[in-house]
Amino acid sequence: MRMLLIHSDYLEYEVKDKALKKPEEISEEQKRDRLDEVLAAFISVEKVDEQNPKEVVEKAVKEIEDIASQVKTKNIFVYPFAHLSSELASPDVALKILKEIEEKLKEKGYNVKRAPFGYYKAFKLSCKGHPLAELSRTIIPGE
Ligand SMILES: Nc1ncnc2c1ncn2[C@@H]1O[C@H](COS(=O)(=O)NC(=O)[C@@H](N)CO)[C@@H](O)[C@H]1O
Repeated sequence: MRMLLIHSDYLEYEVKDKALKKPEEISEEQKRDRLDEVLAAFISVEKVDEQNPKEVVEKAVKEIEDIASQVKTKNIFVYPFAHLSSELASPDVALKILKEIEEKLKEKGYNVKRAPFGYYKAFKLSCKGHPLAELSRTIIPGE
């Protein structure tokens, strides 16, 4: 798994077209959304993650929690992003992992939104620009 984490004044998106034949089913409300004072987590789920999804979810949640506490926010945007890796997991596995990351963070008391999976989306992001505002993490099961 590859994650790009951007501490932002806000992140907002608007769904455009389908990027997969069968994207995630979404409600009208999910077609656009916004979160302020947010840690945006752009996540590419990789083929290697299919070896142990549970471990990858746990490690990703831990990394996100760690950074969220450093930048002092409880607002997290989980954003599916297929452009951080050339070895992507299948859409089914990727969506399952992203949903589990969302659920685990919610269970831990974070205010979490997740951008729709399988769509082209317009988005606006306002990176805060402080030294911890742009971070990346790589998670490999078994390591
Ligand atoms: N492994 C993955 N990790 C994260 N997001 C993914 C993954 N696979 C698919 N997606 C989601 O599905 C969308 C399209 O994925 S994609 O791999 O880019 N595929 C395409 O763009 C297809 N149009 C051609 O393959 C991505 O924008 C993302 O929302």
